[in-house]
Amino acid sequence: MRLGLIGYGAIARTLLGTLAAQHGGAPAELVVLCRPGARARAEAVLSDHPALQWRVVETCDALLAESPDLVVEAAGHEAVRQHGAAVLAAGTDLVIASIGALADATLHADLRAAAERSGARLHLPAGAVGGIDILAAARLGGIDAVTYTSRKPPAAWAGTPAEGLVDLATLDREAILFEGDARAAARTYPKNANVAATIALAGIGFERTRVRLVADPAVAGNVHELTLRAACADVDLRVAGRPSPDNPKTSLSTGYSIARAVLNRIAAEVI
Ligand SMILES: NC(=O)C1=CN([C@@H]2O[C@H](COP(=O)(O)OP(=O)(O)OC[C@H]3O[C@@H](n4cnc5c(N)ncnc54)[C@H](OP(=O)(O)O)[C@@H]3O)[C@@H](O)[C@H]2O)C=CC1
Ligand SMILES: O=C([O-])CC(=O)C(=O)O
Repeated sequence: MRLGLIGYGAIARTLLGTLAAQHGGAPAELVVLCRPGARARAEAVLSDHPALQWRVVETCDALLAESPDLVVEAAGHEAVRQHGAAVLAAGTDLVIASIGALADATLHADLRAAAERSGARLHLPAGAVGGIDILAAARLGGIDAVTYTSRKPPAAWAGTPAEGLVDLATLDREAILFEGDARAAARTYPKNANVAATIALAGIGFERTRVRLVADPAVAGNVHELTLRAACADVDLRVAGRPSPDNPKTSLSTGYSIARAVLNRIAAEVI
């Protein structure tokens, strides 16, 4: 398998480490797309993994010229906007981490149309949260309500609109930064509320999914709480994710979720 990878940050590092640790069953080759001019930064990250056979490209055309079997986006909403439709239009399956980008209904429709035309598939992995399997299954039998609360330490909200709401440096009790629907959450907090979009798409959609985003100095990691009220089951799920060592906004499990999506493409048995 030849894997295309967009981005080389926290999620990509976990993915690369996981692939490098496989004995067989990992993609044989890796082509990494960085932003123009960022080649040296990308190569510095990739050089930590001499077990992998990789090369770096700076344009999406160059990535697609390598005929990857699968492309993973782990770069941000803008990267989905820039490259998503081209990858799918080329007939290449795409796994995206930045699922919140699909809160832009036009972009979402464009990606779906590109996939439908070429026969490629857009894969939306669970990412940092759990419970997506029962949520998506429950949708088939009818869902009454879905709520999602994301609770992260104040530092995880640095560089977001939260800075205009509270003083993150001195916060000594929880502060609700956002309450509303999943579309507004994903658009307002593109680096912190991708899970809100994933839950919306698996369940009852962006408008009906209620979201709360909380800065909480009492939590050590990124806590995801999902409640589902459905005809087939009620679910109350709490995931206490450890933050990635490379990015406190990102739960460490996200990279493993992406790695699972990649490895499942190769495995004879899929779980
Ligand atoms: N689904 C989920 O559960 C989660 C999803 N996410 C999503 O994943 C994204 C990545 O997360 P994370 O790895 O922690 O972020 P990082 O900031 O650690 O890394 C982002 C990487 O992408 C690169 N990059 C940014 N824009 C582009 C671009 N247009 N083309 C190519 N490379 C680009 C950056 O490199 P440089 O800046 O040097 O160009 C950097 O290497 C987040 O922005 C978020 O949207 C995050 C957490 C959970
Ligand atoms: O990794 C996390 O904890 C979740 C996250 O940032 C997101 O949903 O964008």
